[in-house]
This record gives sequence, C-alpha cells and structure tokens, in this order.
Amino acid sequence: MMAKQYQTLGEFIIDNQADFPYSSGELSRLINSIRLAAKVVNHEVNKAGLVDIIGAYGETNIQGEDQQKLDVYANQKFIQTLTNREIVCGIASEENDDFITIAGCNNDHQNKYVVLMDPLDGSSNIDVNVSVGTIFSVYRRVTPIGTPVTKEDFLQPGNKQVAAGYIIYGTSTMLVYTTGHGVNGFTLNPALGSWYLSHPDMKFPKNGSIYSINEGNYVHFPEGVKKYIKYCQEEEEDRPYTSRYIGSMVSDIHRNMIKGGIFIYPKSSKAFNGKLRLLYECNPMAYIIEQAGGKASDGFSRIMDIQPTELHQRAPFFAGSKNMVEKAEEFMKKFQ
Ligand SMILES: O=P(O)(O)OC[C@H]1O[C@](O)(COP(=O)(O)O)[C@@H](O)[C@@H]1O
Ligand SMILES: [Mg+2]
Ligand SMILES: [Mg+2]
Repeated sequence: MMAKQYQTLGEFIIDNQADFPYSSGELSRLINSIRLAAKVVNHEVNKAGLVDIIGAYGETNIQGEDQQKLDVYANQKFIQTLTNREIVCGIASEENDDFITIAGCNNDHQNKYVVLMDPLDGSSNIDVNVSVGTIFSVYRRVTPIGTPVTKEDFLQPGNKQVAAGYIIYGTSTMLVYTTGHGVNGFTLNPALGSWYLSHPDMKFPKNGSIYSINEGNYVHFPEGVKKYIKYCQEEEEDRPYTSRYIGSMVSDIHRNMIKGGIFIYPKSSKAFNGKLRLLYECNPMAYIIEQAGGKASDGFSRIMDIQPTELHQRAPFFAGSKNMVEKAEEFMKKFQ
C-alpha cells in the first residue's frame, strides 16, 4: 500500500497490518513497544550533558567494553517495555552476556518473537554531543511455542528476520524500520510526542560519493581495503569521493542512505573479524539496506546468509550504495 505523507506511525502500523503473513497483531504491538521505549530513551539522550547521564557506568560488558550509563539505561528501558507488553519470548542484547528468557505473565512461553538489540549504538559519541542510535532485529522463534526459548531462536541467519530497524537520536529523532515491505522513516515531534512519516519508501541511491571508514586503522587494513580507499581518493571520473565518518554506525549509514555512499568496518590485523556484531548491528542494518535497494556483505558474500554460531560474534561489514559495495568487493577479491 502506498504510504501517505505525514501519516502517524500508529496509523501506518494499522494500515499496513495486512502485510504480515502471520498477522495477529503481535508484530504491530512489538513495533509499538519499540516506538514507546524509543521516546523514553530519547528523553534521556537529549539530556546527555548533565552529570547523572553521561560517563561510564562502572562495569564492562561481555565484549570487554566499558558500559556507558546510557548504554545501561537504554538497555533497561527497551527490555522493560518489551517484557511488560507480553510480546516477546526472549531478548538478546549487546549489554547482556546471554539471552534473556521472557516466560510471560502466565509463565507459559506463548509469545512468538525474539528481539536482538544494540540499545545504544555509537557509545563513544554520547558525551560529545554527536548523534547515536538504537538498533533492533526481530525473528519468529524456531523452537515450539509453550517451551522456553533456546540459543537456536537467536542464532538465525539475517535472511530470516521478520522486522528490523534503528532509532537515530540526532538533530531530530527518527525511527526507520522494515518488515520486508520497503523501508519507512518516521520523525518524532517532541512537542506532540508523535512520530510522523517524514521519509516514506526510503531508497538507497545505487551510486554515491561518500565513503565512511575509520582511516586511523589504515595500516592494519587488508590490501583490498587499502586499494579501495586509494580508489576513492583518485582524481578520476566522479572521484575523489568525500570522506565522512561519525563513528556511530547508525548515523553513518543513515546519512549514506539519504545521500548515497558506502560504510566499511573491515577486519584488520588488530580485529580479526572486525568490530561490529553480526546479530544486532550488521544483520538488522543489512535488512534495511537491502530493502532500500542497497547491498551489505562481509566483503565477499551476503552478510544475511551467514549462519551465526555465537550471540556476540563479529563480522567485517561493507554496506551501502549497491555499485559502490560491488566495487569494494572487486578490490577485496582481487587483492585477497
Ligand atoms: O571507534 P571505531 O573503532 O571507529 O568504531 C566505531 C564503531 O563502533 C560502534 O560505536 C560500535 O557500537 P557500540 O557503540 O554499540 O558498541 C559503531 O557504532 C561504530 O561504527
Ligand atoms: Mg553498536
Ligand atoms: Mg551499543
């Protein structure tokens, strides 16, 4: 159904209810819960400058990263909201060592969906007033309803996602998501507390002139990546491209989706599998990018076809404008 401009998110969800093959309203309620939790977290993010919000929480997560106060706050708010609304049977998060089983109020494990999330993406930018995000990925469970979820329900390849999205807390706050029927972006009107369809049917331009990579790691990059960076910087045809790197994956990819560009976080001699987490960073962003006509790979093959083995496993990530990702893959294959 063609989306109407400035429709509210609530109206959009109702109008598009029939898109869901197993349609019983649960996925709609799930998206509704995420929109609610996002508003609560947005309220805190907007105060990131006041002492009780910024800085380290004082613990490290399973990846050995110092958790920021907002990492923990966002994690708690999303888990609470999803749990209270009785729609998920399990949650996995960057900030939790293992997945959480949600039995439901009757303790009968009747819910169908699991959610994997990065509650606060771009943590290194919280204290410096640069945009950050939240990323979520939704799957139908594979184990029988009525039984507790198992790791199997979370270790599904990205091509099995039923929904994915991100929230960007930037100059404005947006919720961008897909349920496999294109990508739509909603902007929060903080005064009214409502989300409006500001970016219907988002499309990733096939070509672009922006490349986003942390060149500070250049010497540690594979030869293919080094060669591709040089290619981006050559005075040829529509190049040199512009280098833009915010350091918040959500923000870098959101910008590139609007303007055209490529985001790369490759493996390196310092990080054998790169830095980004396959299940709650790469896969959900890849689903959105592909639904918008872009491409997402590990430099060689489709990221969403990778069969996960670990909850917090990492993967090299090449994503964005289709023709730019294919060019980067050419260099990776030629100089491997
Ligand atoms: O500082 P680096 O090494 O360039 O890493 C930046 C990347 O790390 C991240 O911040 C990792 O995500 P988290 O902040 O959720 O841990 C990405 O958002 C970003 O693209
Ligand atoms: Mg992240
Ligand atoms: Mg994070």
